[in-house]
Amino acid sequence: MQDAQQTDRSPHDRSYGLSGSAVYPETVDVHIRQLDPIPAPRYFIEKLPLDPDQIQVVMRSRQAIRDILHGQDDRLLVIVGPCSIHDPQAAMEYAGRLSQVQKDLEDSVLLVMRAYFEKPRTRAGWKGLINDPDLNGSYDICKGMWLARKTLTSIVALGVPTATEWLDPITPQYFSDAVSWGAIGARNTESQVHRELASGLSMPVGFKNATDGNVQAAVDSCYASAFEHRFLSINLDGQVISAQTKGNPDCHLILRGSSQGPNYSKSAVQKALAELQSSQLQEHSSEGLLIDAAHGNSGKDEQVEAQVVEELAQRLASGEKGILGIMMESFLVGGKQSPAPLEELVYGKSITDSCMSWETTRELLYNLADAVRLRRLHNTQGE
Ligand SMILES: O=C[C@H](O)[C@H](O)COP(=O)(O)O
Ligand SMILES: C=C(OP(=O)(O)O)C(=O)O
Repeated sequence: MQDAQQTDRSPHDRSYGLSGSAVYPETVDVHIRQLDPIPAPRYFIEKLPLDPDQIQVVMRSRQAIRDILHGQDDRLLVIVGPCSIHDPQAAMEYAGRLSQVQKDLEDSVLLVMRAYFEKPRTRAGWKGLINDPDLNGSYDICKGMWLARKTLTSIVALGVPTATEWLDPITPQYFSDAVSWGAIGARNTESQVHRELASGLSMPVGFKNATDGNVQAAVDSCYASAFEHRFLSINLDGQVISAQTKGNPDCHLILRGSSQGPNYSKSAVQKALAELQSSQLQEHSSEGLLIDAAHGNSGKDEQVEAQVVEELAQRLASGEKGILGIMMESFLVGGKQSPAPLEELVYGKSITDSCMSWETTRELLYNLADAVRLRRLHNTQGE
């Protein structure tokens, strides 16, 4: 980090590294207060590399997720963990607990830990560990990026695969090598920039329905991201590049409810599956969809969220098809608290959306695993 900070330039340097007298005119930066360079992605990757074992964890879990999405693996994908990570130590404790449960339930669920470092806000609020790691408005993005990569690689070192929301299109260059599953959130599901990004990402990517309940926007995203794109980006050295992607065949839909209410009912799932089927995605399409039990499906209430997961478990147990995975927001302690400097916070409790407690989560994970075993029985009996 020392090295990283030494590369900072004066905030008033308007030459942008241009040679000679080339200086940007006064028509720009009208609303810019300060521009602080941070090291390019390669610096972070070289300082915090993945070792061969960690690479295997990422590669194997990405393939297992693909297999679930394409009907080659009948386990349930469960994306579970805090709404956001604000305290790497608590996140590591959570990851340790998850890895124990994964060992028990390996035959029926694939657990992938939510490791969310960027939060899209409806209006205003703390925007995540990368943006403000000290939780005090000092916005040390360089430190935040370092902590995010360090936390991710440490979680992977425990053998736990990670999931994150891709919010800023530059961020993936800093740590996508350590991520097994990505989401494009409800607020960005119709964004061309995010569809282009997803088309080049190396992991399966889920698109959430929009905050107003529009499912078609996310279906269109799965379609658009399956094709190749060319767009502006940066490379590992931070140079601006014209990127050419191949298209991502593993994009899928996530039903997360909306301002109109929940959309996890059997009929909502059937309707969404029909939309997916008519989207001409047959070639790449997944065998179903994921349901986010939090957000609009629970009204951000962790007790309702637990009931939603229970209901989904019952439906899986009765043989319902099309639900490939479930997302749950959960942390060590249930509920949520207002953001504040770390020493003032309750350890292991969310500072964004309400999360289910570890005890509730653990019980639900075992219930989901039982439900998947029963679903398996239904499927073999139906053959
Ligand atoms: O998942 C987290 C939140 O739902 C999302 O960031 C929006 O939060 P907000 O509506 O509190 O801004
Ligand atoms: C912000 C999130 O979800 P959504 O995009 O559904 O609001 C999230 O999962 O953290």
